[in-house]
Amino acid sequence: MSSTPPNLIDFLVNQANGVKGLADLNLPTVPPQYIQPLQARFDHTKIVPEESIPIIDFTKWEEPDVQNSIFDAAIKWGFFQVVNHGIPFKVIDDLKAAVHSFFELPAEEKKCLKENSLPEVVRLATSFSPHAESVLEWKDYLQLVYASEEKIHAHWPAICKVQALEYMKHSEVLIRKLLKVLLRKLKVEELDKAREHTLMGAMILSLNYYPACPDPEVVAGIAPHSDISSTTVLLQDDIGGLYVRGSDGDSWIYVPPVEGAFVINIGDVLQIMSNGRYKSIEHRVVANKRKTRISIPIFVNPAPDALIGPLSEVLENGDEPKYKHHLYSDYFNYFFSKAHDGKKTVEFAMI
Ligand SMILES: O=C(O)CCC(=O)C(=O)O
Ligand SMILES: [Fe+2]
Repeated sequence: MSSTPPNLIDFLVNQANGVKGLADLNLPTVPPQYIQPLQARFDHTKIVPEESIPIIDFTKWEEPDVQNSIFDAAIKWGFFQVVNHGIPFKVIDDLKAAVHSFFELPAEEKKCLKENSLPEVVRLATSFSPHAESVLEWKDYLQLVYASEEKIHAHWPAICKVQALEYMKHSEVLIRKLLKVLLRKLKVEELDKAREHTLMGAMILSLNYYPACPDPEVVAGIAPHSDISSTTVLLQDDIGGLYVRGSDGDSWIYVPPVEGAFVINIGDVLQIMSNGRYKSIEHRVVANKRKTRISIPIFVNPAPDALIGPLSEVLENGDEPKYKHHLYSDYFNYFFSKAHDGKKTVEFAMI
């Protein structure tokens, strides 16, 4: 039987095996570096089975009823699912297949990609920020920055480039519509170029891969965190594993996979810009004993040089700002400088 590689970080990171390579060793238990302290493990008794986030039909997205349900969901839950979003099933299925093909590549090829890719366009990683974490997460991911077509063609890996680009082109249309609705409710009528720069100036397509885990109860697929995007558009497969924080701040609500749906969530940026009206809710992923799971979030992020703070339209009626203005790149770098830590990142911007 195989044993844990003696230099685990070298095996995972430098040799680009990732947790996929570790799972392929068929170890009977997880290495100690993955074992979460008791208090951080997922407590299944905290699930509230009768609660669920709303599912919104996006067909008539311009109608007030639909816009109101999006607004209500963004305020109450910070999370909702959308169906009938207009992205063809084939585009979605082709991308999912390409994600599996990418992670099934030999480590040698992934190592080559790591060593030759521009970090501002392509980043292959394992866990979250392994050098900043005391316990590793059971996940590999490939971040593809939605840069210029020239950079995309030169740097995104060939095995998933066409599928990922096609998916992004379709998703961009949906993202603009979602942002328009969310902004309109904050009294911002137009998504002009400046606002696009601030809200969606640097989108990242992340391909997440969670291999089957011999001991899912003791690890985190992703530990509790909130996203640092303006909004996140997530495609999950049919395995399940995503939980969002209940409104009591203690319970967890399961997000069931819904065929053809996207999970949308508000990120810290929109919480800050709306001066706390929209909520960026904590969420986590639980690993699976038997099956490999993939998920594909688009982090709709501001451009690095965008200045983020409460919108003047939101403060018009005399509300006190709860957050100070900051450069998005500072917020981004702060997020990746530490392990996932629930809702703590947003304290960076609090007054
Ligand atoms: O895999 C999922 O369902 C969620 C992924 C997630 O929360 C993230 O990548 O930030
Ligand atoms: Fe997330």
